[in-house]
Amino acid sequence: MPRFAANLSLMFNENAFLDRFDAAAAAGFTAVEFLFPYDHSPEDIAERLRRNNLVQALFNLPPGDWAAGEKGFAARPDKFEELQQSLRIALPYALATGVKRVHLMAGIADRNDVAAVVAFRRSLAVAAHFFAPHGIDVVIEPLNKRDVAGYFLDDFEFARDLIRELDVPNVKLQFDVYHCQILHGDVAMRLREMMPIVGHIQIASVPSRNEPDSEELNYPFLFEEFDRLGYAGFVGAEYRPRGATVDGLGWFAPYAGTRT
Ligand SMILES: O=C(O)[C@@H](O)C(=O)CO
Ligand SMILES: [Mg+2]
Repeated sequence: MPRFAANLSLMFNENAFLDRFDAAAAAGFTAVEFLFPYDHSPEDIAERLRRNNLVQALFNLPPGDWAAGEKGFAARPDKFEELQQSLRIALPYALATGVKRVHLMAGIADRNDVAAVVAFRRSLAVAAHFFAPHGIDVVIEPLNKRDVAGYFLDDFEFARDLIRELDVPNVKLQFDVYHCQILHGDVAMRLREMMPIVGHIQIASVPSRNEPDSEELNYPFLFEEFDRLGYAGFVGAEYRPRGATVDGLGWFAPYAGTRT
């Protein structure tokens, strides 16, 4: 049975950020993820996890100036120092929360630019080396071009080939089903093929990015497929609720309270 993590950047926005941990636990989630914890102290976040008996499934490394459109630095040869600094900023959060995977964002760069490809490969290797002693995986996530125009990593096969080529055990793929369907389709076949390198899965309806209960994809089939493929990681519910978060949790009812 899939283990779902509530994405607290998108869900439970009726509450202040720290209160979303309590709301997710009250709704039956046993794990959470979010984009960025950096406006709060590691201790405050760890305390919310502890008091709600929640597992931290994932968070992203600092992306730079998000409000100004920055989406990370990994493929930016001109930003290697910021990249290294971002690893140091994230580490205390990783240690305090006990997270086992962090998302390294590629940034806005041209995938046809050899310097960007070289920078991305180097950043990924450096980040993996940095987190390996702590037992933490580094995951990379292709994003669709409609939501994030100009994002370097916009192709699942490119990501797969790079991960295979690097061949570093703690580098994995963040398989966001929503992005995969928009970019390529053929989600189940891609999952089957890429499962050995998948370190995290995320879900949402396509095309609206709402609850995973309608529209283009058949999620009950995909949830069973995750099990058939032996996926033992977390599935991040990374969607924008259509209304109040708790009113849209019908899809989650059979899984509430699941820990293993
Ligand atoms: O899919 C997404 O948008 C996120 O998982 C993310 O990390 C980048 O915005
Ligand atoms: Mg995602």
